[in-house]
Amino acid sequence: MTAGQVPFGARLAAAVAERGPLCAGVDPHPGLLREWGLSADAAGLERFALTATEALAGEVSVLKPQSAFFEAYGSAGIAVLERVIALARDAGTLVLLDVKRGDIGSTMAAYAAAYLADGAPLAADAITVSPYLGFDSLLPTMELARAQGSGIFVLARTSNPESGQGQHARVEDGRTLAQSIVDAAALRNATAERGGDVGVVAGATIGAGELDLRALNGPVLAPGFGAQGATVADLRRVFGEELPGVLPASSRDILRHGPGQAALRSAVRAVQDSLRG
Ligand SMILES: O=c1ccn([C@@H]2O[C@H](COP(=O)(O)O)[C@@H](O)[C@H]2O)c(=O)[nH]1
Repeated sequence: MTAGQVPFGARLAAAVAERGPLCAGVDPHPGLLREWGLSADAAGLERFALTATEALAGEVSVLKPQSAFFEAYGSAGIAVLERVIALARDAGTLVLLDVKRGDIGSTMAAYAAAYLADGAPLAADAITVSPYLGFDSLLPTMELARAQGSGIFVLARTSNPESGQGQHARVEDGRTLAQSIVDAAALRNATAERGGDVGVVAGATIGAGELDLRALNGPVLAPGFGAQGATVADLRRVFGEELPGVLPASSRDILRHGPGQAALRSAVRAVQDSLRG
């Protein structure tokens, strides 16, 4: 880590202490653009994404733009994503860019340079990555993240109904593949003081007790909360005593309240209140 850089775990802990654990998603679905009265093109994307970011950054600890919806508009979409990232970070909100990259190690180094290197146009505070080319293929990304005080969130047990097809498979010692990913992340975090920089993704929709997260010493991103059906009760059921380290993530269920920024803020505050309860 270069001088003066604070580890991601500490930055996240400070942000959550100030604003709570909710991670709000910026997912400019074409259908949502239309519901907001916008055209499903690059101009509509720009209006949607900047309106949502202005409303939500400053309210939540973590903002999660979904890269796919920006990439769909080519270079114009990427230019909007750059602005979203800059706007959110200027408002003191951590940006977790949901790109789910996973490739051989040398290519992962290039993805890390694209999404985490200081000064890169798309540099975020953290990204989502896929370990399914082998957890160690993520080493270059993990090394750059640690050097820069950034984080990564590794897909372990995703929220989609099909996720058990591969993630429930057993590795040689009998653990599920998903659990083996959690344990590999825990090893990377073992020496971190205030929570490590390697988080995992575990859907709020999964079964209670499916994952043992006790040794993780890192954050858990829990999508599936809201539009995919998971509730606050599900968060308690699935994560139990590990809930304090969990970032419930919700996108459509908040964004559907737009385009008014006051309505978006009220929606976020209502979710934050429900999480406090
Ligand atoms: O397991 C996962 C991993 C990532 N996601 C992403 O989170 C949001 C969820 O959006 P909602 O509108 O709240 O359903 C979306 O960007 C997914 O790509 C996930 O859902 N599950």
